[in-house]
Amino acid sequence: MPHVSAARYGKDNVRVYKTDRDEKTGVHNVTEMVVCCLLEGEIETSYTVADNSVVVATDSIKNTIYIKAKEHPVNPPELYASYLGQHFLDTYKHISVVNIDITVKRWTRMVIDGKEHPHSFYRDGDDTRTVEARVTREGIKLKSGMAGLLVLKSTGSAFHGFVRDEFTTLPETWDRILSTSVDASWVWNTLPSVAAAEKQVAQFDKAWADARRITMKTFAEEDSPSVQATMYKMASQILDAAPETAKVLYALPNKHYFEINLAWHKGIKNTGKDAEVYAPQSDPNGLIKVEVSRS
Ligand SMILES: O=c1[nH]c(=O)c2[nH]c(=O)[nH]c2[nH]1
Repeated sequence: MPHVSAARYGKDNVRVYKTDRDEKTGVHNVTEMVVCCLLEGEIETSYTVADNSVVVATDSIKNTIYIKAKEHPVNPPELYASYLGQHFLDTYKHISVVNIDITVKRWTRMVIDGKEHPHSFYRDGDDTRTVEARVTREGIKLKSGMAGLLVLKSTGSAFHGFVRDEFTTLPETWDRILSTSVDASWVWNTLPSVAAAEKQVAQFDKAWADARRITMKTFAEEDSPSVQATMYKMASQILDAAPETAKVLYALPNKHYFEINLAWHKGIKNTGKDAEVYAPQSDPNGLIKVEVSRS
């Protein structure tokens, strides 16, 4: 007989928005996120013998996402994920794992005539803040991150000394364009409880701000010898900045900008040190990943 060796189910792409109002000052804070919540546990019979008595409907899971967003703070997302996961464990004995993915979109406060506006915001970038939570009765495993931060530097990047064999056509370069879309994440030491997550609220926000700052500062200021070396530097600094984390992961596509030889037109010089007009490539791209752990 075949058996169910792994299963999880729930609601994906649940879009949630929340306004937090400070009644005294009239200042609003807004949060928009997309939530995925998948349950694991003693649910095999729902697959093998159509036993729906073990199924919390995905529609109810969606409703729970809304209700928990009303009852609790949704910031930081690590804490909201902990509340949401714990709810299912507290409510259903047969549920043993709650997997929650959260993607938070940017709504940045407008500055009008030099003053922060109390309730108006704009989308200043497509990068997101992310959380992956695995909530169990043994503890809460959290991976926080940032995704889709598109960056480019027009110099200060080189790539030479790599393997040359019969398949190599790429010339060595001491000055190239470097562009990537940053996906970075950091894995927290397992938390024993929601109360422990509540205590760590400031660290969650600080780690995200530090990771974004470290990523941009290193990208901008370093003379990059390769994507590999640059991402290792970034990851090491995040480990230093966030002592409660165990490892940091980066995944960086290398978005290529090709030089164009325009010599066919009146001998125009547009390569090497004369390169100004380039052809951005959408594909293929390099893809370079690393996981850096604390020694
Ligand atoms: O920084 C880089 N790392 C590579 O591994 C690589 N490979 C390549 O073709 N270009 C680059 N650039």
